[in-house]
Amino acid sequence: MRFFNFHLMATASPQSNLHVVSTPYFPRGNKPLPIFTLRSPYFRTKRKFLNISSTKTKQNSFANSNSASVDGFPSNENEYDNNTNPFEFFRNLVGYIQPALPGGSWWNLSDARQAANTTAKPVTVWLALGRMWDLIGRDKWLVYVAVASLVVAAVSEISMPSILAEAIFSAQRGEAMVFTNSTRLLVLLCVSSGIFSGMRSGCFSIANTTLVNRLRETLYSALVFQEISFFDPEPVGGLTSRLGADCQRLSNVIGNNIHLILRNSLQGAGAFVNLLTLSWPLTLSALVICSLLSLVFSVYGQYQKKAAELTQDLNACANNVAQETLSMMQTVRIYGTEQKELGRYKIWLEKLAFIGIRETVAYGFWNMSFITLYRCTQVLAVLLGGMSIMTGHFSPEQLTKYVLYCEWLIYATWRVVDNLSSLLQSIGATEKVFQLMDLLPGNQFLSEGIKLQRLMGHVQFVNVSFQYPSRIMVPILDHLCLTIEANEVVAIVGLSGSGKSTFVSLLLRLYEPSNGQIFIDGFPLKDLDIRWLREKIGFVGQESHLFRMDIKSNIMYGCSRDVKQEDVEWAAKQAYAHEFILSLPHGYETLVDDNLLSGGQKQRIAIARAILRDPAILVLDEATSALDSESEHYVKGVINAFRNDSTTKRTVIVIAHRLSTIKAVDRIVVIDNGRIIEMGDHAGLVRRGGLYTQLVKRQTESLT
Ligand SMILES: Nc1ncnc2c1ncn2[C@@H]1O[C@H](COP(=O)(O)OP(=O)(O)OP(=O)(O)O)[C@@H](O)[C@H]1O
Repeated sequence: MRFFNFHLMATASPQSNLHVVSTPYFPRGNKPLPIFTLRSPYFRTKRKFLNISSTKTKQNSFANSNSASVDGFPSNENEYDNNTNPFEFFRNLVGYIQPALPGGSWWNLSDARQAANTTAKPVTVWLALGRMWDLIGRDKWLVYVAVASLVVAAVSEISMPSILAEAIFSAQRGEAMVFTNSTRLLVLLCVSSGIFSGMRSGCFSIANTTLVNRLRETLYSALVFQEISFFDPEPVGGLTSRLGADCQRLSNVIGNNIHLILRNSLQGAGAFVNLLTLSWPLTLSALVICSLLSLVFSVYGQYQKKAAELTQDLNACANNVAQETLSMMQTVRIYGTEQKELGRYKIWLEKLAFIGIRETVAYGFWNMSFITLYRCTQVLAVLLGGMSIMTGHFSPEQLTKYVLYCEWLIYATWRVVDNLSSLLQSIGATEKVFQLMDLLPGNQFLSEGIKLQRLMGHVQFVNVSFQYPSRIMVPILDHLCLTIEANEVVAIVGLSGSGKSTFVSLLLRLYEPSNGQIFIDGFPLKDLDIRWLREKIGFVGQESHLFRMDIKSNIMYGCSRDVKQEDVEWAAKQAYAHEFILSLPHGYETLVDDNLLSGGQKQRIAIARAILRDPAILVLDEATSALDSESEHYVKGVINAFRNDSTTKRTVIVIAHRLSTIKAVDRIVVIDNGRIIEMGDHAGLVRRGGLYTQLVKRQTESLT
């Protein structure tokens, strides 16, 4: 256990006694806290304590690594012998224990808070409950039925102790009539409490499942409609953790917490009324204990809430590391970084343990307070009740009822506060969930833009500048002006990082330009209906990804028009994917995912997907990079077909590093540092002797 590096030392001789000294491991800045059992004479204990602690302090480079002493204790043994004041020793001892006392630095969670980088605004219980109530929506009836059943079951249960005592004492007195009626009533109460408890649990569980589903659905729909820039700094693992663990945590709220709080509140109130009818001074004594319990809880509950919120955030961070590592397992294996990745994951696990230990110790304190107070009630009840019997103010039957109801009251108080604590934890866990759910969809989804009758494919960038929101100080495109005519085949080339893919991202409106305007067929891009426009653009990205579905569905992915098997096969033939698809075990029905096909095969499927849409604008962003030379040759054929065949003519924008692919295009645009520096056809640009010539030379040299 990292937080408590217990350091034990025992001397064998019976006279020497056992010294047990523990030096807990403390995070940055916190004082080490020695906890020890002392059975030896004062000085010997102190010396051993110091020796042991100082060694450990050095070993673990704790707070004061340069000294052989621990804060407040002299390092030199002579000093000990001179300093024989036991009060001084105890003062120092208290100084060590103090951090672990309520409010001490040991309980401070700010280290972990910093690591988790929590930004969510706190959510109050009422606000969270209100949101959940809204989410249950049309299924509120389930909650009504559950609450009604809960009331009947709780009243049945709380009536039983009184009738039970009545039955026992009527039997003792030989009152057969009263006894029969009481037992009949008991049977009735047993049946009704059983039936209604079942209904209560069932309805609350269904309401809970419904709530968690809606929560996930709402959160997911909030996420998928965010601008692409939202996802740049937001790690995927963190988001999936919000969708999974955080939403699941809420299942406690309705499924457990709320119903147990309601049920026990009712039972506690019932017990309280019954107690009042028996004796109000005795009831007051029970109430004092309940108030003490509530007081302890209010401190503990707040701490638990903070800890739960942090646990969720740290879980998200751990999840993020795991997701990253597992999705890049090949890279990890090739570079042999398994241990390093394990270390990265362990950092978060240790932070989770840091919180977990404090949560558990806090729970221990809370439980200790509860059990002590609970037992006190019983003792107090017997003591006060017994005295009342002796003075003739109370009958044994009343005392029995009193003891039973006292137990109910204190038990109900415990369940209420315990579930309230769990409720606070769940609410703490949902703060980030609610924050994400409140995100408005990206601007482009909020308004319906113009849908043209037909898209010609004329593209114009006017003075477009752009920086990525995550790197606002780095200009990527700089006052870029470019007009691409309808049906023109244009290639964009340039050095790596010059802004070619960014150009395409702006055309697809994945990001908005910081300056200037983009026009499509003469209409500002931001005035057009973006979904409609994207349907008219075929895009093949640098890395092609496949969804876990069959090949046919992958090719048809996102295609809004009605397509038949022949259309799918035609598109696959155009992309030279038909042959290899037929060689797969189930042809077009073969189930694939991102890992089952080669890079070139995935890219050919992506090209088929783009072609099937019959797009007015086809964008190939380095689509040939993962293709073999033969396929590349055929894809060049596809580009040429689009260029030359009047029936399939369309605007084609190719971003290619392999300059051989683009020799035959209408125009080549050379970009450098976000600016257009050259433009023309292959022969003209080569004659110019600029950057394009250099690029061609480099490629020719690398091939020879
Ligand atoms: N999402 C992003 N957030 C921040 N910066 C980015 C992002 N995507 C790209 N960049 C930066 O923008 C610059 C241009 O990138 P871009 O992908 O457009 O270049 P490119 O010319 O397509 O390069 P390559 O030929 O290597 O694909 C690079 O410096 C890159 O680091």
